[in-house]
Amino acid sequence: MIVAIDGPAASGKGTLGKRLAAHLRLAHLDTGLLYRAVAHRLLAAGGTLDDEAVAAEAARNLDIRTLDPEALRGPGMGEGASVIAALPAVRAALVELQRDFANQPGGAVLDGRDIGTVICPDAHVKVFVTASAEERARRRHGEFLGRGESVTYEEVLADIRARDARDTARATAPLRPAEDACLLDTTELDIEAAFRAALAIVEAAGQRLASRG
Ligand SMILES: Nc1ncnc2c1ncn2[C@@H]1O[C@H](COP(=O)(O)OP(=O)(O)OP(=O)(O)O)[C@@H](O)[C@H]1O
Ligand SMILES: Nc1ccn([C@@H]2O[C@H](COP(=O)(O)O)[C@@H](O)[C@H]2O)c(=O)n1
Repeated sequence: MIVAIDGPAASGKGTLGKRLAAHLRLAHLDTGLLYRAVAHRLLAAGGTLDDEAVAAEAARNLDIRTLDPEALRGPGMGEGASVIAALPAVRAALVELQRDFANQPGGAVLDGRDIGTVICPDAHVKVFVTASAEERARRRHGEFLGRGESVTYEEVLADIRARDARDTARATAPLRPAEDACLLDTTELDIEAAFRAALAIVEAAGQRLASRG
């Protein structure tokens, strides 16, 4: 089974993706890490984020086995990732890698912005996770404080709003729910309740699949 989870920054996609994958015994890919890794590589080499050919080359050379979530999840890298994610050549360079991951035997859970619309349009189940920008900022700010990062709630909210705007407005693979996605608003749900709601969506899709034979 292929499970596609999309949604805006800090909506809880990764948390749900990881838990669903563990529950269903499927592999999980947080595709945001791919874009973060490209931005990180360019900046670490002293480069800029606006050279599409150089960024696409960095994307082609990514090895998902070497992604380091701890290093890539700090404040700042999300913004850089969303800048290079708007470059069509970068997105094109990452399509095959993501589809290969999704099509592994048994299936997989992938979370990102365009999984249900572009990467896996035939996914067996698609969930579009949302929450208010203020609630997402509250959660992400708490996460950063827990990691010892020095950043204000206002800065986190501004980053989330800027990324939402860029990710939704870009011409290539903009953030939007697939037509056949189930919407899951977690603003009022804690992690456990959100997981149970997402699992119910996945199980209903599994039953539909089974009844079709
Ligand atoms: N329903 C929830 N209630 C409270 N906190 C949550 C909920 N879901 C996720 N969180 C917390 O919110 C933060 C963001 O969640 P997560 O990293 O899963 O979001 P994301 O959508 O994958 O983010 P990104 O877009 O940056 O990859 C984490 O600290 C996570 O523990
Ligand atoms: N499928 C995806 C995944 C991510 N992006 C871009 O990367 C940025 C960082 O992603 P996080 O999920 O780690 O927050 C995000 O803001 C997007 O611009 C993407 O375009 N497609």
